[in-house]
Amino acid sequence: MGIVKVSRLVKSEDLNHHGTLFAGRGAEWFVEACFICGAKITGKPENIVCVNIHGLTFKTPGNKGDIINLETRLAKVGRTSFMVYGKMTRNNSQDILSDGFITFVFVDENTKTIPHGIVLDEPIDDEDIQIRKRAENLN
Ligand SMILES: CCCCCCCCCCCCCCCC(=O)SCCNC(=O)CCNC(=O)[C@H](O)C(C)(C)COP(=O)(O)OP(=O)(O)OC[C@H]1O[C@@H](n2cnc3c(N)ncnc32)[C@H](O)[C@@H]1OP(=O)(O)O
Repeated sequence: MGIVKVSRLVKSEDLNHHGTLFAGRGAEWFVEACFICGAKITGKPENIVCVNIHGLTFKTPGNKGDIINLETRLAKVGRTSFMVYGKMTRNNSQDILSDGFITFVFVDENTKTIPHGIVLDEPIDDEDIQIRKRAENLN
């Protein structure tokens, strides 16, 4: 499956009272990006619900005019649940502004959990290995 990338531009309406990227907006972009990753993996966006946002951490502020790059990838799979890792960087830098994990659950039209059938491929790089270790240590 690999990495799913989306970008957003920080605009005036995305700022907080400090004039930096509002955490709520960053969290919204984070959830949306991880959801897109899950939707692409399963091909069934209508069956995915979010149950847990794990340790979303803001390490560095974003500023007006920054292009925020969100990179997401599958980190762990269960029977009906799967976990996506997401990280935010800005512009052409690799420094992480924010990162975290989201657990999604696959459900039917009555919100009953159902198996998703997703298989975790071999890690694609060293970062994948580290992310999967972090995912295993979350609850
Ligand atoms: C037509 C196209 C539409 C497109 C659309 C576009 C929309 C573009 C907007 C984009 C934005 C994003 C969209 C996000 C999608 C939402 O916004 S979803 C809305 C927010 N979420 C919810 O409302 C979910 C509410 N929760 C629930 O209904 C129930 O918790 C659930 C999901 C049915 C699960 O019920 P449950 O009794 O906990 O189930 P249970 O069998 O115990 O556990 C199921 C699995 O979940 C795991 N689990 C349960 N709780 C947790 C937890 N707290 N932490 C971790 N794992 C857990 C279990 O370990 C188990 O895993 P497996 O071993 O099966 O892998």
